[in-house]
Amino acid sequence: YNSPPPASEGSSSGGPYSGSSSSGGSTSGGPYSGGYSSGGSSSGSSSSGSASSGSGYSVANNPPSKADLKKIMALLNSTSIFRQLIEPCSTFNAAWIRTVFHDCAGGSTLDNTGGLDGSLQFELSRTENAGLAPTIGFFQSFVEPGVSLADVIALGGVASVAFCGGPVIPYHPGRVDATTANPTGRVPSATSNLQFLYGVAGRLGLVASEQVALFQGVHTYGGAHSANSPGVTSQTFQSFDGTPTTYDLNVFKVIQEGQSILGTDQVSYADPILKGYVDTYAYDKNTFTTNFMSAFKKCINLNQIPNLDPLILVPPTSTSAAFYRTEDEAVVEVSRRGYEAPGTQPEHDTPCDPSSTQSSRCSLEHGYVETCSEKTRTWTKYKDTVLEALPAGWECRDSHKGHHLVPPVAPAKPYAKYRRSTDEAESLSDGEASSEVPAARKKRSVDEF
Ligand code: HEM
Repeated sequence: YNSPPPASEGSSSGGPYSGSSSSGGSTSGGPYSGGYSSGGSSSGSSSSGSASSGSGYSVANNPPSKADLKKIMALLNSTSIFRQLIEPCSTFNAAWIRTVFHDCAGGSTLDNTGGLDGSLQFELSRTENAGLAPTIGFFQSFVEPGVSLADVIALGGVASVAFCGGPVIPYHPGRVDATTANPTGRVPSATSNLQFLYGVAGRLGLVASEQVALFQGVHTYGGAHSANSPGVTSQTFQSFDGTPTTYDLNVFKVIQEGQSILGTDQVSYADPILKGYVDTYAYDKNTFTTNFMSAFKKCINLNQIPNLDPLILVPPTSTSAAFYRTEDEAVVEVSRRGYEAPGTQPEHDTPCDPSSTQSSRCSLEHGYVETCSEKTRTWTKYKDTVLEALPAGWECRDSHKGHHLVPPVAPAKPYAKYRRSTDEAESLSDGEASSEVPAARKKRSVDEF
């Protein structure tokens, strides 16, 4: 298990972390005044927006504005250094995934303190956080109004997992940064005993199956560095298994063989309950992945649920672009963001910007459109007489320039698959969304906001 890739997670001078942020500098839009649902289909339907964790995301206290979402999305652009560092999978991915845990592990569901809240920036001098300062420094360069450090850390983790062959973990932006450090004594070390590990899992809200999937399974990535963990390894870098940039089950086999370099793996494997999960995951990737995803989600969302936006940012695959979707799998164009407020008008996305290139937009009420009033700087609704005069089936669609009318979908013809149907975006499953959507369509969803 000793293959030694470069140990560095960013040299202090001249390394990739010296690059600057590629995200745009637009100003943050204000938070919406009211709650809204995550419905985002371009036909104007809405959905509940509740998260699969069972905790509702439908009302966010601090929802990112459309501009904020675009800034977060920009981190995953192929030209962004943020993405270039973690795709293809490298030692950066492991460092970023570790960073997620060292921020969230300071939190507790028991007293609702801490969580993935960026507090790690105030905790870098703690022994357990050795080696994390360059990563946090790099992440801080992306923080701007509307983009919290916590959101950047969480995105770094989720994207790193995805780009290293792991699952796509639902990522909701909107985290609020802490202004002080989380309590001390909450992050486990390689020599923590079983009782402490169960305690950490309890604070994070993990059950035993999730505890093993996260505390043991995540070490499918990366390894230990003598500079950070002299008590664990004397080598510059020693991977936890033979495949430190691959999402696989080897780490469980290492534990079964008693070869893990982490004492916590040994004590966990001596516990009959935790042992059972190690033995299961060692051959059952689906069960491991299910529990890994739910545990990782608990970590990145810990004590942030009310702040999280209902929309899920889906990392890109290969050369495709990132996109947003809702819990019910509908692909969302962020250009319509703020347009899905429950009820009718007018709290969504106000005030509007009269100088924007988007001169008009469709109304939630069929047959109506809206323009941005120069005087009040709000959207004003009026009946669309053109739409009214057209035969049934015509729809109003938004673009970055304004609304336009789309004829009824033609019956299937040989070339039909190349045309954009009126509801093409609404019916994608997770797998389809990540791998089978034509590149042109995905690109469009990004270009149009
Ligand atoms: C019982 C709980 C855990 C213990 C005792 C533990 C301990 C450690 C130690 C000692 C290292 C070596 C760090 C270094 O020398 O650079 C490490 C690396 C790592 N840890 Fe953990 N960890 C735990 C849980 C987690 C969790 C929950 C995550 C992620 C959600 C995580 C992600 C990682 C990753 C990806 C690395 C590799 C870092 C790299 O290669 O740069 N760990 N862990």
